[in-house]
Amino acid sequence: MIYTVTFNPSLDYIVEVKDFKQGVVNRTNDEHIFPGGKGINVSIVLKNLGFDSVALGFTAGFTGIEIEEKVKAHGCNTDFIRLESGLSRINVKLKSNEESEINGQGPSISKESLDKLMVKLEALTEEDILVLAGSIPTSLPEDIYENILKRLADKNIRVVVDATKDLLLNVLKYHPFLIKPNNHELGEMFGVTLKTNEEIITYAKKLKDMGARNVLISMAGDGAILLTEDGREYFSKVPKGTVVNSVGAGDSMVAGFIAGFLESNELEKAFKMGVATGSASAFSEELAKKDDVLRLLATI
Ligand SMILES: Nc1ncnc2c1ncn2[C@@H]1O[C@H](COP(=O)(O)OP(=O)(O)OP(=O)(O)O)[C@@H](O)[C@H]1O
Ligand SMILES: O=P(O)(O)OC[C@@]1(O)O[C@H](CO)[C@@H](O)[C@@H]1O
Repeated sequence: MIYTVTFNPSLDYIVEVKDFKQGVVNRTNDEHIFPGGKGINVSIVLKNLGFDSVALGFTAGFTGIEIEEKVKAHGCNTDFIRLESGLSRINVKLKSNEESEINGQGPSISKESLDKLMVKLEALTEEDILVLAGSIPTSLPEDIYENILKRLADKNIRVVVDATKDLLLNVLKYHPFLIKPNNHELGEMFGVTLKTNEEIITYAKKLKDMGARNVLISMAGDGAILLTEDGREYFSKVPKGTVVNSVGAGDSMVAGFIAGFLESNELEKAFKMGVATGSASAFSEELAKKDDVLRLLATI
Protein backbone atom coordinates (compact mmCIF):
# COMPACT_ATOMS: atom_id res chain seq x y z
CA MET A 1 0.00 0.00 0.00
CA ILE A 2 1.05 3.61 -0.51
CA TYR A 3 0.80 5.82 2.58
CA THR A 4 0.97 9.60 2.34
CA VAL A 5 1.59 11.73 5.41
CA THR A 6 0.43 15.34 5.55
CA PHE A 7 1.42 16.88 8.87
CA ASN A 8 -0.32 20.13 8.02
CA PRO A 9 -3.38 19.60 5.79
CA SER A 10 -5.30 22.61 4.51
CA LEU A 11 -8.38 23.84 2.81
CA ASP A 12 -6.98 25.65 -0.21
CA TYR A 13 -9.09 28.76 -0.89
CA ILE A 14 -8.29 29.66 -4.47
CA VAL A 15 -9.51 33.14 -5.38
CA GLU A 16 -9.23 34.91 -8.68
CA VAL A 17 -9.26 38.71 -8.46
CA LYS A 18 -8.83 40.84 -11.57
CA ASP A 19 -6.19 43.52 -10.94
CA PHE A 20 -5.86 42.90 -7.20
CA LYS A 21 -5.04 46.13 -5.32
CA GLN A 22 -3.59 46.29 -1.82
CA GLY A 23 -5.34 48.39 0.84
CA VAL A 24 -8.83 48.41 -0.76
CA VAL A 25 -11.82 46.04 -0.93
CA ASN A 26 -11.27 43.62 -3.79
CA ARG A 27 -14.02 41.29 -5.10
CA THR A 28 -13.44 37.85 -6.56
CA ASN A 29 -14.23 36.79 -10.12
CA ASP A 30 -14.00 33.13 -9.27
CA GLU A 31 -13.35 31.06 -6.16
CA HIS A 32 -12.88 27.41 -5.24
CA ILE A 33 -12.19 25.44 -2.09
CA PHE A 34 -10.11 22.29 -2.45
CA PRO A 35 -8.63 19.93 0.13
CA GLY A 36 -4.90 20.57 0.22
CA GLY A 37 -1.56 19.80 1.72
CA LYS A 38 1.09 18.02 -0.28
CA GLY A 39 0.53 14.43 0.86
CA ILE A 40 -3.22 14.78 0.38
CA ASN A 41 -2.69 16.05 -3.16
CA VAL A 42 -0.46 13.04 -3.86
CA SER A 43 -3.22 10.70 -2.59
CA ILE A 44 -5.90 12.37 -4.73
CA VAL A 45 -3.82 12.22 -7.90
CA LEU A 46 -2.81 8.61 -7.22
CA LYS A 47 -6.53 7.79 -6.99
CA ASN A 48 -7.20 9.64 -10.25
CA LEU A 49 -4.50 7.47 -11.84
CA GLY A 50 -6.02 4.27 -10.46
CA PHE A 51 -3.85 3.69 -7.38
CA ASP A 52 -5.16 3.35 -3.85
CA SER A 53 -3.35 4.95 -0.95
CA VAL A 54 -4.06 5.83 2.66
CA ALA A 55 -3.85 9.52 3.56
CA LEU A 56 -2.37 9.91 7.05
CA GLY A 57 -1.71 13.06 9.06
CA PHE A 58 -3.39 15.34 11.56
CA THR A 59 -6.65 17.28 11.33
CA ALA A 60 -8.33 19.67 13.75
CA GLY A 61 -11.60 21.58 14.11
CA PHE A 62 -14.34 22.08 11.53
CA THR A 63 -11.85 22.76 8.77
CA GLY A 64 -10.25 19.40 9.55
CA ILE A 65 -13.62 17.63 9.25
CA GLU A 66 -14.24 19.32 5.90
CA ILE A 67 -10.77 18.39 4.62
CA GLU A 68 -11.34 14.75 5.52
CA GLU A 69 -14.78 14.67 3.88
CA LYS A 70 -13.45 16.23 0.71
CA VAL A 71 -10.53 13.79 0.54
CA LYS A 72 -12.93 10.87 0.99
CA ALA A 73 -15.20 12.31 -1.71
CA HIS A 74 -12.26 11.84 -4.09
CA GLY A 75 -12.39 8.14 -3.26
CA CYS A 76 -9.26 8.17 -1.07
CA ASN A 77 -8.80 6.13 2.10
CA THR A 78 -8.03 8.29 5.10
CA ASP A 79 -6.71 7.55 8.57
CA PHE A 80 -6.10 11.00 10.02
CA ILE A 81 -5.44 11.58 13.70
CA ARG A 82 -7.89 14.13 15.14
CA LEU A 83 -6.23 16.76 17.32
CA GLU A 84 -7.97 17.82 20.53
CA SER A 85 -7.81 21.53 19.79
CA GLY A 86 -7.01 24.08 17.12
CA LEU A 87 -8.03 24.33 13.48
CA SER A 88 -6.58 22.84 10.35
CA ARG A 89 -5.38 25.79 8.29
CA ILE A 90 -6.98 27.60 5.37
CA ASN A 91 -4.36 28.46 2.77
CA VAL A 92 -5.19 31.38 0.50
CA LYS A 93 -4.05 31.22 -3.11
CA LEU A 94 -4.62 34.55 -4.82
CA LYS A 95 -4.63 34.56 -8.59
CA SER A 96 -4.36 38.01 -10.12
CA ASN A 97 -1.70 39.55 -12.36
CA GLU A 98 0.67 37.50 -10.22
CA GLU A 99 0.04 34.37 -8.11
CA SER A 100 0.45 34.90 -4.35
CA GLU A 101 -0.03 32.42 -1.51
CA ILE A 102 -0.64 32.78 2.22
CA ASN A 103 -0.15 29.45 3.98
CA GLY A 104 -1.23 29.12 7.61
CA GLN A 105 0.86 27.77 10.49
CA GLY A 106 -1.51 24.96 11.42
CA PRO A 107 -2.55 23.59 14.81
CA SER A 108 -0.23 22.35 17.56
CA ILE A 109 0.46 18.63 17.51
CA SER A 110 0.94 17.08 20.95
CA LYS A 111 3.45 14.35 21.74
CA GLU A 112 0.58 11.87 22.29
CA SER A 113 -0.81 12.58 18.82
CA LEU A 114 2.64 12.25 17.29
CA ASP A 115 3.07 8.90 19.03
CA LYS A 116 -0.22 7.73 17.48
CA LEU A 117 1.20 8.47 14.04
CA MET A 118 4.39 6.58 14.85
CA VAL A 119 2.37 3.50 15.83
CA LYS A 120 0.66 3.56 12.42
CA LEU A 121 3.97 4.03 10.59
CA GLU A 122 5.71 1.26 12.49
CA ALA A 123 3.18 -1.20 11.04
CA LEU A 124 4.48 -0.53 7.49
CA THR A 125 6.51 -3.22 5.72
CA GLU A 126 8.89 -3.37 2.77
CA GLU A 127 5.87 -3.87 0.49
CA ASP A 128 4.77 -0.32 1.27
CA ILE A 129 5.65 3.11 -0.07
CA LEU A 130 5.66 6.07 2.29
CA VAL A 131 5.31 9.65 1.06
CA LEU A 132 6.29 12.43 3.49
CA ALA A 133 5.31 15.73 1.96
CA GLY A 134 4.94 19.35 2.96
CA SER A 135 5.76 21.64 5.83
CA ILE A 136 5.32 20.81 9.49
CA PRO A 137 3.44 22.95 12.01
CA THR A 138 5.70 25.24 14.04
CA SER A 139 4.93 23.21 17.21
CA LEU A 140 7.00 20.30 15.90
CA PRO A 141 10.78 20.03 15.88
CA GLU A 142 12.60 20.49 12.56
CA ASP A 143 14.03 16.97 12.77
CA ILE A 144 10.65 15.23 12.72
CA TYR A 145 11.01 13.70 9.22
CA GLU A 146 14.51 12.60 10.15
CA ASN A 147 13.24 10.96 13.35
CA ILE A 148 10.54 9.10 11.46
CA LEU A 149 13.03 7.73 8.94
CA LYS A 150 15.44 6.81 11.72
CA ARG A 151 12.76 4.72 13.42
CA LEU A 152 11.78 3.04 10.14
CA ALA A 153 15.36 2.63 8.90
CA ASP A 154 15.59 -1.18 9.18
CA LYS A 155 12.25 -1.83 7.44
CA ASN A 156 13.35 -1.33 3.82
CA ILE A 157 10.34 0.86 3.04
CA ARG A 158 10.56 2.93 -0.14
CA VAL A 159 10.26 6.51 1.09
CA VAL A 160 9.50 9.59 -1.01
CA VAL A 161 10.19 12.97 0.57
CA ASP A 162 8.94 16.28 -0.81
CA ALA A 163 10.10 18.94 1.62
CA THR A 164 12.43 21.91 1.73
CA LYS A 165 15.70 22.93 3.36
CA ASP A 166 16.81 21.07 6.49
CA LEU A 167 13.62 19.00 6.61
CA LEU A 168 14.84 17.38 3.38
CA LEU A 169 18.61 17.57 3.85
CA ASN A 170 18.44 15.78 7.20
CA VAL A 171 16.68 12.70 5.79
CA LEU A 172 19.16 12.02 3.00
CA LYS A 173 21.34 9.77 5.15
CA TYR A 174 18.37 7.36 5.34
CA HIS A 175 18.49 6.91 1.55
CA PRO A 176 14.99 7.97 0.46
CA PHE A 177 13.90 6.31 -2.78
CA LEU A 178 12.90 9.66 -4.29
CA ILE A 179 13.17 13.35 -3.42
CA LYS A 180 11.63 16.14 -5.50
CA PRO A 181 12.79 19.67 -4.80
CA ASN A 182 12.20 22.32 -7.44
CA ASN A 183 15.20 24.20 -8.87
CA HIS A 184 14.72 27.18 -6.52
CA GLU A 185 14.47 24.95 -3.43
CA LEU A 186 17.62 23.13 -4.58
CA GLY A 187 19.51 26.43 -4.78
CA GLU A 188 18.19 27.57 -1.38
CA MET A 189 19.47 24.39 0.26
CA PHE A 190 23.01 25.32 -0.76
CA GLY A 191 22.64 29.11 -0.55
CA VAL A 192 23.12 29.62 -4.30
CA THR A 193 21.05 30.79 -7.27
CA LEU A 194 21.03 28.17 -10.00
CA LYS A 195 20.67 29.39 -13.58
CA THR A 196 21.70 26.67 -16.02
CA ASN A 197 20.78 22.98 -16.25
CA GLU A 198 24.47 22.15 -15.73
CA GLU A 199 24.49 24.06 -12.43
CA ILE A 200 21.24 22.34 -11.38
CA ILE A 201 22.68 18.90 -12.18
CA THR A 202 25.85 19.70 -10.19
CA TYR A 203 23.81 20.50 -7.07
CA ALA A 204 21.30 17.67 -7.60
CA LYS A 205 24.32 15.32 -7.62
CA LYS A 206 25.29 16.63 -4.20
CA LEU A 207 21.90 15.44 -2.88
CA LYS A 208 22.63 12.01 -4.34
CA ASP A 209 26.08 12.01 -2.77
CA MET A 210 24.42 12.81 0.55
CA GLY A 211 22.28 9.67 0.22
CA ALA A 212 19.17 10.21 -1.95
CA ARG A 213 18.61 7.29 -4.36
CA ASN A 214 16.75 9.13 -7.12
CA VAL A 215 16.62 12.92 -7.40
CA LEU A 216 13.84 14.56 -9.39
CA ILE A 217 14.17 18.30 -9.97
CA SER A 218 11.13 20.16 -11.27
CA MET A 219 11.64 23.49 -12.99
CA ALA A 220 8.02 24.53 -13.65
CA GLY A 221 7.69 25.42 -17.38
CA ASP A 222 11.43 24.99 -18.00
CA GLY A 223 11.45 21.19 -17.85
CA ALA A 224 12.58 18.58 -15.36
CA ILE A 225 15.71 16.60 -14.54
CA LEU A 226 16.05 13.11 -13.07
CA LEU A 227 19.26 11.64 -11.67
CA THR A 228 18.85 7.92 -11.06
CA GLU A 229 20.52 5.68 -8.51
CA ASP A 230 22.36 3.80 -11.26
CA GLY A 231 23.94 7.02 -12.55
CA ARG A 232 21.67 7.95 -15.45
CA GLU A 233 20.64 11.58 -16.11
CA TYR A 234 17.44 12.55 -17.89
CA PHE A 235 16.11 15.92 -18.98
CA SER A 236 12.56 16.41 -20.21
CA LYS A 237 10.82 19.42 -21.62
CA VAL A 238 7.30 19.95 -20.32
CA PRO A 239 4.27 19.77 -22.62
CA LYS A 240 2.99 23.07 -24.00
CA GLY A 241 -0.30 24.37 -22.65
CA THR A 242 -1.99 27.13 -20.72
CA VAL A 243 -1.37 27.13 -17.00
CA VAL A 244 -4.72 27.39 -15.21
CA ASN A 245 -3.80 26.47 -11.64
CA SER A 246 -0.29 25.39 -10.72
CA VAL A 247 -1.12 24.67 -7.04
CA GLY A 248 -0.32 21.00 -6.51
CA ALA A 249 1.57 20.56 -9.81
CA GLY A 250 4.67 19.40 -7.92
CA ASP A 251 2.66 16.95 -5.81
CA SER A 252 1.03 15.64 -8.97
CA MET A 253 4.46 15.06 -10.43
CA VAL A 254 5.36 12.95 -7.38
CA ALA A 255 2.11 10.95 -7.72
CA GLY A 256 2.68 10.45 -11.45
CA PHE A 257 6.24 9.26 -10.83
CA ILE A 258 5.08 6.71 -8.25
CA ALA A 259 2.24 5.51 -10.49
CA GLY A 260 4.55 5.26 -13.50
CA PHE A 261 7.14 3.35 -11.50
CA LEU A 262 4.60 0.90 -10.07
CA GLU A 263 3.22 0.28 -13.56
CA SER A 264 6.55 -0.21 -15.34
CA ASN A 265 9.29 -0.66 -12.73
CA GLU A 266 11.31 1.69 -14.96
CA LEU A 267 12.62 5.03 -13.73
CA GLU A 268 12.59 6.63 -17.19
CA LYS A 269 8.92 5.80 -17.67
CA ALA A 270 8.17 6.99 -14.14
CA PHE A 271 9.93 10.29 -14.96
CA LYS A 272 7.86 10.87 -18.10
CA MET A 273 4.67 9.98 -16.26
CA GLY A 274 5.67 12.43 -13.50
CA VAL A 275 6.17 15.26 -15.97
CA ALA A 276 2.89 14.52 -17.78
CA THR A 277 0.96 14.40 -14.50
CA GLY A 278 2.50 17.64 -13.19
CA SER A 279 1.58 19.43 -16.39
CA ALA A 280 -1.93 17.92 -16.50
CA SER A 281 -2.54 19.48 -13.07
CA ALA A 282 -1.00 22.81 -14.06
CA PHE A 283 -3.25 22.96 -17.13
CA SER A 284 -6.51 22.34 -15.24
CA GLU A 285 -8.45 23.95 -12.39
CA GLU A 286 -8.37 20.75 -10.34
CA LEU A 287 -5.69 18.09 -9.94
CA ALA A 288 -4.71 15.88 -12.90
CA LYS A 289 -7.18 13.38 -14.32
CA LYS A 290 -6.00 10.18 -16.00
CA ASP A 291 -7.25 10.98 -19.54
CA ASP A 292 -5.40 14.31 -19.59
CA VAL A 293 -2.24 12.69 -18.21
CA LEU A 294 -2.23 10.00 -20.91
CA ARG A 295 -2.86 12.58 -23.64
CA LEU A 296 0.14 14.65 -22.48
CA LEU A 297 2.30 11.56 -21.89
CA ALA A 298 2.04 10.73 -25.57
CA THR A 299 3.71 14.08 -26.40
CA ILE A 300 6.75 13.63 -24.12
N1 LIG B 1 4.26 26.43 -16.96
C1 LIG B 1 4.17 25.10 -16.98
N2 LIG B 1 4.01 24.45 -18.15
C2 LIG B 1 3.93 23.10 -18.20
N3 LIG B 1 4.04 22.30 -17.10
C3 LIG B 1 4.20 22.91 -15.90
C4 LIG B 1 4.28 24.33 -15.77
N4 LIG B 1 4.44 24.61 -14.45
C5 LIG B 1 4.47 23.42 -13.79
N5 LIG B 1 4.34 22.40 -14.66
C6 LIG B 1 4.35 20.95 -14.37
O1 LIG B 1 4.35 20.71 -12.99
C7 LIG B 1 5.60 20.11 -12.57
C8 LIG B 1 6.00 20.66 -11.22
O2 LIG B 1 6.16 22.05 -11.33
P1 LIG B 1 6.95 22.97 -10.33
O3 LIG B 1 8.40 22.96 -10.66
O4 LIG B 1 6.27 24.30 -10.36
O5 LIG B 1 6.77 22.20 -8.95
P2 LIG B 1 6.59 22.77 -7.50
O6 LIG B 1 7.36 24.05 -7.36
O7 LIG B 1 6.88 21.67 -6.57
O8 LIG B 1 5.04 23.07 -7.56
P3 LIG B 1 3.95 23.41 -6.43
O9 LIG B 1 4.72 23.80 -5.18
O10 LIG B 1 3.20 24.55 -7.06
O11 LIG B 1 3.15 22.18 -6.30
C9 LIG B 1 6.57 20.43 -13.70
O12 LIG B 1 7.64 19.51 -13.78
C10 LIG B 1 5.64 20.34 -14.90
O13 LIG B 1 5.39 18.99 -15.23
O1 LIG C 1 2.81 24.92 3.62
P1 LIG C 1 3.23 23.69 2.84
O2 LIG C 1 2.90 22.43 3.59
O3 LIG C 1 4.64 23.75 2.39
O4 LIG C 1 2.39 23.69 1.49
C1 LIG C 1 1.01 23.59 1.53
C2 LIG C 1 0.44 23.76 0.14
O5 LIG C 1 0.77 25.03 -0.43
O6 LIG C 1 1.01 22.76 -0.69
C3 LIG C 1 0.06 22.26 -1.61
C4 LIG C 1 0.55 22.46 -3.01
O7 LIG C 1 1.77 21.81 -3.19
C5 LIG C 1 -1.23 23.02 -1.32
O8 LIG C 1 -2.33 22.15 -1.46
C6 LIG C 1 -1.06 23.53 0.09
O9 LIG C 1 -1.81 24.68 0.38
